[in-house]
Amino acid sequence: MASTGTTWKLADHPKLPKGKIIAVVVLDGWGEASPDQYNCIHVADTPTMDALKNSAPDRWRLVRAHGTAVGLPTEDDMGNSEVGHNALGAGRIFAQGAKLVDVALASGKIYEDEGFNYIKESFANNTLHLIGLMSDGGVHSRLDQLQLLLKGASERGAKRIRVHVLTDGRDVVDGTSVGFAETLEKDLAELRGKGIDAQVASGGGRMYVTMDRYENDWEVVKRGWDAQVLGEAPHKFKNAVEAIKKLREAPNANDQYLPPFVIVDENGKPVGPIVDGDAVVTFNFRADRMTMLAQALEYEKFDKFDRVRFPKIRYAGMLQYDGELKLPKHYLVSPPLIERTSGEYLVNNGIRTFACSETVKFGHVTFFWNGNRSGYFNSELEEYVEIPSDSGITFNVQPKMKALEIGEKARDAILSRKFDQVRVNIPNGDMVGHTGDIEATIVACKAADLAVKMILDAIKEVSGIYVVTADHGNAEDMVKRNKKGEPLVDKDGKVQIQTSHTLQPVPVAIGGPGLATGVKFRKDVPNGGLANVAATVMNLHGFVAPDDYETTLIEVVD
Ligand SMILES: O=C(O)[C@H](O)COP(=O)(O)O
Ligand SMILES: [Mn+2]
Ligand SMILES: [Mn+2]
Repeated sequence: MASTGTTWKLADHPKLPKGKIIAVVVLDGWGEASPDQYNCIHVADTPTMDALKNSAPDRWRLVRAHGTAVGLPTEDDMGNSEVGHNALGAGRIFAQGAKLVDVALASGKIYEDEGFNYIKESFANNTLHLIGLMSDGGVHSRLDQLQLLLKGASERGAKRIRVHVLTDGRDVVDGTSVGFAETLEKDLAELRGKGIDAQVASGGGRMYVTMDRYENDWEVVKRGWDAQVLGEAPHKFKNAVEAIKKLREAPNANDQYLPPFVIVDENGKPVGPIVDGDAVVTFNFRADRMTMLAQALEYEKFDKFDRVRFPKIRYAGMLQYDGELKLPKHYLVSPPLIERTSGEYLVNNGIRTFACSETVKFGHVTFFWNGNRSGYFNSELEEYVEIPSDSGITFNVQPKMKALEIGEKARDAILSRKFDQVRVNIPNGDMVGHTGDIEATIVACKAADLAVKMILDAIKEVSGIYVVTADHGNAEDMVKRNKKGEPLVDKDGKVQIQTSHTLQPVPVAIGGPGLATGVKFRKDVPNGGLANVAATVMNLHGFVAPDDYETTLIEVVD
């Protein structure tokens, strides 16, 4: 792989010892914001995290977790798990998918590269299908990128285009999918005006249709397959706007969980099943929620569900989603090459590593942490444990999720003394925060805090060190706000719930009996971000980070 030729040996830290057991805890979706009733972390009973903040001012600080600090195009881009864990694990800031696609579209290079030329072969006689998240959240995809791709493909010979939309409501406010569909339908109508046969062909809510991750529930992908490929779904409509409006009328309906639908013609026939000879692009740039569909579209041998029909297509991802598996083989934009991650360095320096989360976040502390790479660097020194997540429910129903099980696994790994680093992701603040259910998110934050306590207690027993941080905000702010920071209300006077991540900074806390007395946070890295954490952790393991890593957050005063 890309890392060959690297000198893996890390220099010894001049002042910090080796041999301490270090817990690295990532609270997913746990930012810092002003205390009010919509800050679930503030409202929840979180004595452990409160103590970290209040009892050791030199060992608690905030770092940036959004925008350019994590390789996103602008400071208006909220953080997310992919870019957050990439930065935490890699110790450097890489231009991320969102940015790379922007650049490739702006320069036109996207149309010159292998991926586009590969799918283009189908344009003359077949259909181009575009499948992905219809949103301007910028986490998995962006509508403006889809619009540019539609324009670019049609200008370069695509005569028949079908878009398979997934509605969001998770990275953007619930209900906004109607507006996105209106924009898209208008663009498609314009293309039709130019003689291009362009339509939406199917759709469904992202969490119920297609965008599962880490193989938590293949049924989700199957529902999408049936609509997108087979043209079969329980609901049939004439266009996407009508579909989404109608389906949202059902009690408790929301964008994230809309049922699958297909668009049919005047004879009731689906307008866009995927058939032999067609080209397909999955236009999400982010990997975790696209790899399952990518497997279904690409793998000849496949046993996750009955595909019924496996069309011979030309398939390309917006990016290659898994560099190790080379999945998919064809892609429009090269993914960021994130090599020489801290995990790989530390393992090569003998650090025995344990990583754990539940299914819905498992790849975050493994795949994303290791630079979008699946598998072990050295299976003798590493153990990754996945605790099965609940499936088929929304997480406000079980807001404690598997936090305690993760805490127990981490505790046992720490107490076993078999590992030098025990790394976990505790999902609750994020996964429950995304439901927009404030009561449940408060319960979630308390559960996460309890899991942290279990881990810190174990660290105490082995005289170890802890680093507690987060990947981006979510649970600390559950409402949309105006520029003055006041909650926005809708036309019925109800506060506008925010299901998405935030732009808030996140905490980093260090401590534990194994932490040398003179260690404290430096004052000269005021703009530190998540990427500064890797060098910090390397120092605590007794090593100096490589020169090109973002600087450490700590100093050792005598
Ligand atoms: O995929 C998701 O669940 C959201 O779009 C982003 O959440 P995450 O970045 O915390 O996974
Ligand atoms: Mn996250
Ligand atoms: Mn999230």
